Amino acid sequence: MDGAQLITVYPSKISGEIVAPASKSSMQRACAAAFVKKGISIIHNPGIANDDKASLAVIQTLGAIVTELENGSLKIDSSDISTKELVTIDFGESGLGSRMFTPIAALSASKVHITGHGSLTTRPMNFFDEVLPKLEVDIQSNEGKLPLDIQGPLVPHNITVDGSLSSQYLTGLLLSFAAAQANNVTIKVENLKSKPYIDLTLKVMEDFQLKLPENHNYESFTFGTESVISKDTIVYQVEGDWSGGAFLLVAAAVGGSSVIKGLDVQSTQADKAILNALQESGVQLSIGFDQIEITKPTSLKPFRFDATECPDLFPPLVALAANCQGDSMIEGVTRLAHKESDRGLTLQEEFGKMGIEVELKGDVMIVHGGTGIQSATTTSHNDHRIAMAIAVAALNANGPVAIQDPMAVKKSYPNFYEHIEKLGVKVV
Ligand SMILES: O=C(O)C1=C[C@@H](OP(=O)(O)O)[C@@H](O)[C@H](O)C1
Ligand SMILES: C=C(OP(=O)(O)O)C(=O)O
Repeated sequence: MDGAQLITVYPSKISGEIVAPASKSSMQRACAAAFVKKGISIIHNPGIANDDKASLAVIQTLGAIVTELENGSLKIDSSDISTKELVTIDFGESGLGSRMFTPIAALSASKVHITGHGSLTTRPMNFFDEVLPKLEVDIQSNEGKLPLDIQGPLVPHNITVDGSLSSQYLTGLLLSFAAAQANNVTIKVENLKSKPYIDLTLKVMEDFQLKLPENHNYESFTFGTESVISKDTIVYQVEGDWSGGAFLLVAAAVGGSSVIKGLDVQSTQADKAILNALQESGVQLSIGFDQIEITKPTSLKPFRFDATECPDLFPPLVALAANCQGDSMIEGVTRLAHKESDRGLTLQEEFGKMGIEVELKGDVMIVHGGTGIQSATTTSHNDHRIAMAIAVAALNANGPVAIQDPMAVKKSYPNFYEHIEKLGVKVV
């Protein structure tokens, strides 16, 4: 399956048990936090997705030593940010990686060349053109896109930034300010979106004993005057992934029943909100300490859900809504324009091929469910979450659904097809 150009998912029933993959949001933050922490960090349950690999490669290029331990955990030994002249760091297709590590790499006094490929080369980076010079960093971008050439060292100052496009830039600023021991400095943020991702950033910073800012209602973050330097070895467990797990939960909700393990309901991950939509559509959930049992009801009710703060839930929510008896409304469409694809449009196009009408009305998406899912040939648009959403919709189609460019899933969930096969899905 690894290099497949096309796979076909057959209508199937879901049963059995599966462990959710490692969260790339948790894993990539752990790489960044271990890098700026200095000293030794042990990372349990490390992620193996392409975005995780990109972040690991970046911290090694910047000077960290990463060793795989016998039990599969990683040891990260980080000293000071490397002072090699003109380092190139490549983020592959990772939005988070590029936006989080750019201010961190700017802590170095040497020149850093920042690249990526695929969809990442078309995603906006102009935030940095505006913000980095205010922090004493020289930057040249390709008209607000990658590649970037930067030269620091970054110096924390009071600053006001725009949080409306993405929270990922703020995640990078928070980590870099903490690494630079920002002293009596405030980052003001206007119109921050994807707020729970900032909770995850702050949680990881706390877990790695980094200097923590005070969060004033997601409008400003103030670093105090104390200096925080911990020499402890950090042991961090990468969280199970609610974003990938959402596809497993929806697969069970529309296709039978299953037990999903490894998802922590106490997590700060934005996408655990999938549970609310499932509940609203009448899915039976039994939430235990380390597992969620989920059973398809006799009929799924349409739901209304605001995904402004958890935009990655749109694809699994559309797969759910396609199976609901009536029109579901999902708010937050404007958050989707700059992901791996323009997801409002790609969901409309690909679900349209399967006979599901998806209407886009400003910030609202209306999914006309219950009309029957048709056999079709679709494409992922090289977007991992579009591929996974189509695969889940295929479970109740009236025939096989082919997906072109299916291996886009490697970006966040390389074992996705193996996992759904384990739950009983026929994938060829
Ligand atoms: O910080 C993170 O781990 C992420 C933040 C979100 O992006 P935005 O803040 O751009 O919405 C999300 O869509 C992305 O997949 C991962
Ligand atoms: C948008 C995503 O990731 P990123 O922005 O980190 O590339 C995603 O995983 O859906």
